[in-house]
Amino acid sequence: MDEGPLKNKLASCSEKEMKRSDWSISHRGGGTLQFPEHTHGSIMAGTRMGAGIQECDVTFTKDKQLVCRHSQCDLHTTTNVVAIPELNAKCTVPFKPASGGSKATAKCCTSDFTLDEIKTLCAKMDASDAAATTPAEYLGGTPGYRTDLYAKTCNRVLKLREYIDLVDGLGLKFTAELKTPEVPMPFPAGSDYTQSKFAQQLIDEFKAAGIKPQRVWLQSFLFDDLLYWIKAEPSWAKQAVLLDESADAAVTMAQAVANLSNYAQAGVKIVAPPLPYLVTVEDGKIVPSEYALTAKKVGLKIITWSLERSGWLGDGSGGGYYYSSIANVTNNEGDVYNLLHVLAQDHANAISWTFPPKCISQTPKNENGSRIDCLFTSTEFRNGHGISLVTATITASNLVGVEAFADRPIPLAAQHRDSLGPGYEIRPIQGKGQGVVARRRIRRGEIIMVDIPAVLIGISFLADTKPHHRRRILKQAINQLPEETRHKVHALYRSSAQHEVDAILGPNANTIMVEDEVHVGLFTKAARINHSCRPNAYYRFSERRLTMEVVAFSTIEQDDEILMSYVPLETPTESRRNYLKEHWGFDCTCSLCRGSETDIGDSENWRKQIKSVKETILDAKSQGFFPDAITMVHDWAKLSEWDKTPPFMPEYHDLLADLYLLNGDMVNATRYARMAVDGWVRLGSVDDEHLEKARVFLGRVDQLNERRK
Ligand SMILES: C[S@@+](CC[C@H](N)C(=O)[O-])C[C@H]1O[C@@H](n2cnc3c(N)ncnc32)[C@H](O)[C@@H]1O
Repeated sequence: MDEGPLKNKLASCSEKEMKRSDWSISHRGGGTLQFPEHTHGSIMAGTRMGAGIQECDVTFTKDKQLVCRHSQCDLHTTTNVVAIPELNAKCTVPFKPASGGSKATAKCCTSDFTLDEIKTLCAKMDASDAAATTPAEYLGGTPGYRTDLYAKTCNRVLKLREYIDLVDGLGLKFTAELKTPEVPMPFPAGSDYTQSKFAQQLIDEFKAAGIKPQRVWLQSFLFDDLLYWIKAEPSWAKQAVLLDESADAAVTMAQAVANLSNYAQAGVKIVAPPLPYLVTVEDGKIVPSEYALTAKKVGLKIITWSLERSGWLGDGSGGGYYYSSIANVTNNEGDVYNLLHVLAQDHANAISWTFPPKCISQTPKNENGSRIDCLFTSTEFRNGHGISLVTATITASNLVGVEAFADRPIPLAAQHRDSLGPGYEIRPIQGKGQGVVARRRIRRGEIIMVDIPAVLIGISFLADTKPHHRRRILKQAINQLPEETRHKVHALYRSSAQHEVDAILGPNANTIMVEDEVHVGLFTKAARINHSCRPNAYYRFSERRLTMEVVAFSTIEQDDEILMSYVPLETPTESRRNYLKEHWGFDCTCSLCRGSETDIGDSENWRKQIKSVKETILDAKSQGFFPDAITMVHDWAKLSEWDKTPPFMPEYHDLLADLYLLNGDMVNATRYARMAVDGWVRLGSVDDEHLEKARVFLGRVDQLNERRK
């Protein structure tokens, strides 16, 4: 990849775990560079790589069962069908060897076989050898940048329903393409299996599996299929996708662009052109094309395809079809990221900010080059609560990419919690101003409060901007919020500083990590929680949902004050006292600041031990000392129980499950993986990413158990 800020930024992430995102849609199951497509293996590989949405291309068998195949007639290149003589004989065109200069041929369609017959096939990498003189040779031809390694065991072709159950079990979303039939419809001629029956059958299978339309993106290249769904199944058509490759052959690009407004008027919401339709080159740079700009103008959302399909980009080919509109700036493998970056940047504008972003360019300080910080305000955020972000454009773009701004239905356990009403109230507390008090008994590990930021500010902006400039932008950030939220922010003002914004943010903001940068967030409810050195609560922050959740360390009785520690628990007493005085403006009076020397000494000692055990666990894990790490995890739990700051249970069970698996102890790995899934389900966090990860992990453990039987 060419040297530059993008390469530096990407390199800084190279060792990180993949994060699941709806911005990443698996193609043909996901792991298709290595795994036979549309199989259990490729879906699991796509899931591990972070796909939030999984694809099944849907076609039908001779007995009208729906199966996942990239095209109706690709069985000869994606399975071993030609090597099974009695099935090869049933192909539309049975295998014919290469001879006398003519290539080997075959054409085998799903509609040539019953589902039972298809289920006897083994999927393979999509390839064939045109010079083959035997069926076995014809199965070869996999390009060198892919591998047949995972096609050595038999992966079965998936039924649509099997795909639905698998993806549902993983907690992911679906995209199902109604593959344009390669046989005349109705099939067979004269029957009642028409194109609209096929289009309806696809939806019916999702309905039968109990899947909600919001989790499914239907796709088709046929405008008529979209029109059918819009009329017959409007709730499923809301996010149906019209695939568009018309400018490849049918019409000119100008006509394809002109057609976009017709689609929008007909009720289509999303178009999906291939990558080259969306970008062009201006002054040597990749920029959005006329097609992309027009689609946005007429209100269409865009999904595109397919990032993983090209061969080498650096072999002089300019990247082939998918890079055809940017071929003159495509010459190495890293250009895939340059293309993706342009699409991602464009994405930041996909959300309609309530005010035009106000940007401040920072001077370049390090090898990451210059960054632009902007003030972005959305008054729509979370049902009109609103948010002002003051951060780098790339951070805003990435947050949009992971749908942090999208309103999603809250998980069932959270709905149950909400139905009980808030477990706390805000009231005056002697000597502390306001505080948060339990209205009922709160269980250990329960989420007490869910809060979202009114203002979120990147630390670089705070560090690099001149004070008067910084205050002006932050004042504007607050003023642009909806009235109710603005009032809540102003209510946090205490005349402890000369400037109003400083007096609001200084004693009320929390630090959180967003996109690997420290940010300062103003949470108007959580800002009412007072400090204790022996807290009964702590917070966790979800970047993906931009939400803070305050969790109970221990059982909290009705009328007890809810308290968090403003400093890391292991901070020595002297530093804690000074920090609270200097930064928060109060004298620490809690038992660990004012208690007896022995009490303070004991506690400091424990907390130091807890910190050191936690660090040693990570060290032991990274060096492969798994039994030691397991022993220390149990020690850590005991020590923190004594300190009344027990580990967060689902996370603790995740860690143990992982360590036991690494140590080859399947019984305990399974036990803790189950406990982790149960724990995450019961917690009812608004961010279900951990739950999904725990489910994927349990799925992997179950699969390993199955193989060992
Ligand atoms: C995040 S606010 C907490 C809510 C605040 N009490 C209020 O009235 O909005 C932090 C401020 O609360 C006060 N505070 C928090 N914990 C305290 C404690 N343990 N003792 C005395 N004052 C405290 C300090 O004035 C501190 O700057």
